[in-house]
Amino acid sequence: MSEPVLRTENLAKRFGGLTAVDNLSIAIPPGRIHAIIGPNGAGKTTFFNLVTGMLSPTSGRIFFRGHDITGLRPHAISRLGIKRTLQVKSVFPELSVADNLWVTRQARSRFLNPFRAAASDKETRLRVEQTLEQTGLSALAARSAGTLSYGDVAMLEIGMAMISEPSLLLLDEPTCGMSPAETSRAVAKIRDLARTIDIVIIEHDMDVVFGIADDITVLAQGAILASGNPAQIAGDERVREAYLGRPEDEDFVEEAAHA
Ligand SMILES: Nc1ncnc2c1ncn2[C@@H]1O[C@H](COP(=O)(O)OP(=O)(O)OP(=O)(O)O)[C@@H](O)[C@H]1O
Repeated sequence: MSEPVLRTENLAKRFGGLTAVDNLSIAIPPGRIHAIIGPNGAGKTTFFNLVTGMLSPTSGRIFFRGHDITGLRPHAISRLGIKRTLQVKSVFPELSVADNLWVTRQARSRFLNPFRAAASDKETRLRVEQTLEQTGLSALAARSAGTLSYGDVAMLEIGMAMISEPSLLLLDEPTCGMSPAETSRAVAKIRDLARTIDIVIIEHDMDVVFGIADDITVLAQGAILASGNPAQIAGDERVREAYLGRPEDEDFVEEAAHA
């Protein structure tokens, strides 16, 4: 079996008396889109925060392609090739789409080697162009980010995570707030990206989850409730129960029926 892209061993995070992530042992294989779903408060975002070093675990270990990354600082984890998007969008609204990508890329090169900044301009330009294409934003390159639609801002966020060529991309509810048309465009783009990069996605929209994921892990109260392919998850009684009776998640039952 190939090395998991991400693996945790008894990972736990407690906030005072609250256990947000509860002895989680998960192995995410490479080359697939892995969705993490679960009711509100299940620990999904906390899991991303632990993987990216934004939070330190209370106990347990995290491995990225076999390397123990537990306790590394966020910038060190980012340099190893793990990037994420946040639920709260963080583009620079006054800058153009291309310049948002440019400064994100340049910030990284300058950080890596301040003396190479000028020499890297050409390479940056190329990478910005590639990322505009990958995210479907080429036609909007000159537009101020502050004037974009919500869906385009979300794609720009993905582009800003992609521009430094990570090998693992963590997407936190990428289609949240998008129109149905924007959502299907984003889903197609994320599928394209997954050909060259490993993707783990937290998503509430079950239409997206069942349409995009190769594998799904369901979290509840910080622990794994179920894991499997979309058909297995759709047919899992415990998962249905976890979602039933939650009006905001009614679409799970509906979408699962079509999976
Ligand atoms: N910094 C923090 N301090 C205290 N409690 C926190 C903190 N971050 C998260 N929690 C709590 O940990 C639990 C898990 O939260 P988390 O945001 O990881 O869930 P989630 O599955 O991402 O939820 P949602 O789907 O609503 O985003 C929740 O009860 C939350 O209130």
